[in-house]
Amino acid sequence: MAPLTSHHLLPPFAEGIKTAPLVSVSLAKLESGDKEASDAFFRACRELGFFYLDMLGSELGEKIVSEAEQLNAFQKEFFKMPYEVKDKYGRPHLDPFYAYRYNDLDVKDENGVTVRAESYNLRKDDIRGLCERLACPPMILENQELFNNYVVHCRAAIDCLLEHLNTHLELPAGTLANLHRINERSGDHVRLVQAPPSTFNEARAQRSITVLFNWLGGLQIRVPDTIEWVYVRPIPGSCVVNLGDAMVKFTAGLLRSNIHRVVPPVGEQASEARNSLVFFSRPEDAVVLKRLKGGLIDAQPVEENGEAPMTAHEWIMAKGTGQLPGVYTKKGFEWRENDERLKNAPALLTGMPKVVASSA
Ligand SMILES: O=C(O)CCC(=O)C(=O)O
Ligand SMILES: [Fe+2]
Repeated sequence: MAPLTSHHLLPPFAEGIKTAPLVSVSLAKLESGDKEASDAFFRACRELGFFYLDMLGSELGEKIVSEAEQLNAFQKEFFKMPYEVKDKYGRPHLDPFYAYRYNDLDVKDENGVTVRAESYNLRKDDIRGLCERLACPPMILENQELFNNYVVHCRAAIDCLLEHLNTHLELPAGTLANLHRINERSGDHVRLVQAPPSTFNEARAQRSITVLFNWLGGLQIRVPDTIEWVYVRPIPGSCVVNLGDAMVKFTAGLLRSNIHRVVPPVGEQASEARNSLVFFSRPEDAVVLKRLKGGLIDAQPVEENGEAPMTAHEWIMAKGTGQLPGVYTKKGFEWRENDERLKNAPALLTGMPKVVASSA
């Protein structure tokens, strides 16, 4: 039988580098309500906010692994498209966040063209038909079923995690599930990522729970209470789950979101382009990011920081775009008419959402 994963086709993860001692939690065991697995999971969420979720032995988990492999093969083809084609679907003219994005690197290819680290954020609401669909490359539309299955399955696994968290936090039944309903508008999205061999840094963004598939090393987490960075070794058949800042806010700091970053893979892997596949789950757009009431959270100290609470949607745009170059209205995000970045945007495709183009 063909192996489910493709890690063995790539150079091996470097030996002799310091790796993060992430706990491995079995999805199959969580699904069956295994107490020991559930306790280990909750401990990992409190202590590190990072763990491996072993997908093998779970019907759902193995579907996710197989779809992640298919999406990885897909993204390698996707990023081969010429820059100017991908730019049509880029930010800022398409969307400030759910679009093709890139950073120019200090490297030129054989034709003297500056090489990019690239990503593409595809929102769950587009995939699920919950909003008017943003223009996107035909290749993505042709793989609609795969993207939809991936979203549905990742969400099912995340719902299982939320259920266990809800129980451990002693919250009223369904509290966390009700903040993350798949068919309500939210910032959930699939992110395709590709970095050529080079120096690459990914800033941390805001979320509830992230399901991450890696094929090469390069992901690092910071050891709590130190300044030391350690590598996360990709494990075939497991994804890396990490809790986001929204869970920290909801639980008044009871759960942990750990700082992480991406650096170029080392050793034999250093000469490879690095792809990763991330599913970001976020609270529904309308959810206000503040501490929840009930259970263990009520025993957490109260901290007044004077910040006005934001909704999940406001938060995404503020964080995801760096500096918010527009305003939020009832209609959603609107650009400031004189935003400099609109000047150089490629011609708008028909069918794209209307943005206010700069006339200056
Ligand atoms: O590429 C990775 O391994 C991690 C990506 C990540 O953390 C992110 O996109 O936020
Ligand atoms: Fe991240």
